[in-house]
Amino acid sequence: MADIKEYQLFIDGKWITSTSGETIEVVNPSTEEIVAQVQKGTVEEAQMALEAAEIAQKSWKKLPARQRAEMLYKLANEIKANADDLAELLVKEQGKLLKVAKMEVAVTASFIEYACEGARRIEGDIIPSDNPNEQIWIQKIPRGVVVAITAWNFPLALAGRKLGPALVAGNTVVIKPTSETPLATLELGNLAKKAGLPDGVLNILTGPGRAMGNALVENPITKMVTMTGSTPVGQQIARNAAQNLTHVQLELGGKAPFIVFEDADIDAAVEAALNSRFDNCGQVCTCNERMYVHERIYDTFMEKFIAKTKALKVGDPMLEETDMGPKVNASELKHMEHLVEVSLKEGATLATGGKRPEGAAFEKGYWFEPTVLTDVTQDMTIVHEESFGPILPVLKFKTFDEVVGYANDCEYGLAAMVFTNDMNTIMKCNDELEYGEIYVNRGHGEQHQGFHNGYKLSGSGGEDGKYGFEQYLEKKTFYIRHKA
Ligand SMILES: NC(=O)C1=CN([C@@H]2O[C@H](COP(=O)(O)OP(=O)(O)OC[C@H]3O[C@@H](n4cnc5c(N)ncnc54)[C@H](OP(=O)(O)O)[C@@H]3O)[C@@H](O)[C@H]2O)C=CC1
Ligand SMILES: O=C(O)[C@@H](O)[C@@H]1OC[C@H](O)[C@H]1O
Repeated sequence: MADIKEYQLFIDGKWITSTSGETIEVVNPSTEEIVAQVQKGTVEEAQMALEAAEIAQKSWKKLPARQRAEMLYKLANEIKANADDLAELLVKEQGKLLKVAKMEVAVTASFIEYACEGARRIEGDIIPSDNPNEQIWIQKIPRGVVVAITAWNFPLALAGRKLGPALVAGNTVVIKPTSETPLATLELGNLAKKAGLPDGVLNILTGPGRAMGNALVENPITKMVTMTGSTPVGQQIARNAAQNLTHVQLELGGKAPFIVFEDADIDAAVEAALNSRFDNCGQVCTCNERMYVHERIYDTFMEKFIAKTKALKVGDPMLEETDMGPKVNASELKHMEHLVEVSLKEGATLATGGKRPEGAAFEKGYWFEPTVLTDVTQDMTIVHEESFGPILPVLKFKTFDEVVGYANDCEYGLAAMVFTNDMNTIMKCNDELEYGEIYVNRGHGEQHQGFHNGYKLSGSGGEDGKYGFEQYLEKKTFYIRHKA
């Protein structure tokens, strides 16, 4: 077995081994081989990291934002300079395609660079008072120590998405990556040192979400928690943060509807529907989780869509020709098998896929075929429960009101995708779809300057863009009176 690297905790600019004496194994989803071990950090080490961040923040916040940004630009450059190694780590720990991993590394750097552009836009207000000889100043100031908790699907990009704005705004950060895919995120410790970030500005801890996560969230040193992950965990974090009224920003689950109206460009819709479902093995929060096709174009659309789904190549994520890798772990794979079983019991028809692929290449690893379910009805489990994997239920619809009703019949409200060329339909979708992010005539995929914002159980606060940056700032108001 190849030598297994043991990673350490990154606290106050130093790599340390946990006093727990225990480690967590990181498994390659394509082979089920152990690729590394990370520290099972303790509650005491969470306290150490928070204290280091608190001390470092006192001087970090006093630096001009431009100087902070200069260091983060260097971090982004270090990420780009190590793109190949980081991408290979992402493939090993998450099973994503190498070409997608390379994009994730580039996106991580660009998240940080986008935040740096905001260094000279931390603007406050000067407001005339109702009182004579008086002004009102509203100043934007950093919150303090930010805890960032990330999911396993884009671990490095999610880290960059959070540490970029947090640090440019003058906060310091303690990141706890998911235990599933912590490796690329841990490498940021070495790159931060190379970029010249002062000790304690960025800290990286690994450890079980519940114990380590709770310790970080409940600590009064923590002034903000930004988390990406599942809705149940996000709700737990919100409850735990409430005891100190800590500011919380949550990016959680989704169940995006993909609506194809009668006048849609069918070929464009087929391509977008395919990519928006099977990208990253369906493990993207904005994925096409359920598709509604107008009855008049259903047969034509589905003939094209199913043919393209069957043509997708599942296999070694390192190979250029591969279209889809494995699910991230065994329990996620079991969840796929469960959802298909329940769907068939409830009356759905399996149009393609539905099981582990056959062949020697798939005996080890968490593989699942791209799956399409038809004869689906709105009341079925698969229409409401997030799959976060390569399973797509498809339904027909007749009218606008019917499909908008179906789309909004959901406890989530993150993303929706709509294909139509009718401006009136587009405007009505904009008005009536209860989703924070709506993609019209294109598949999913946020941009940094937008606003990634989940309604309902998809989150709270939002991320990216100028509104996401604002989350990392507190406001301080001065009433200044002078002699007449
Ligand atoms: N809206 C969005 O932008 C996105 C949403 N997601 C959602 O994330 C989910 C998949 O990611 P997954 O990692 O499984 O999500 P989880 O919610 O299981 O875990 C997310 C993070 O929370 C940590 N955690 C677990 N329990 C606690 C706790 N009590 N307190 C603090 N932290 C805790 C986990 O640590 P550990 O792993 O060590 O337990 C992990 O780092 C899906 O529902 C998907 O929809 C994913 C990406 C983007
Ligand atoms: O978190 C997700 O699943 C998406 O927001 C994804 O994460 C980083 C990429 O830029 C987004 O597509």
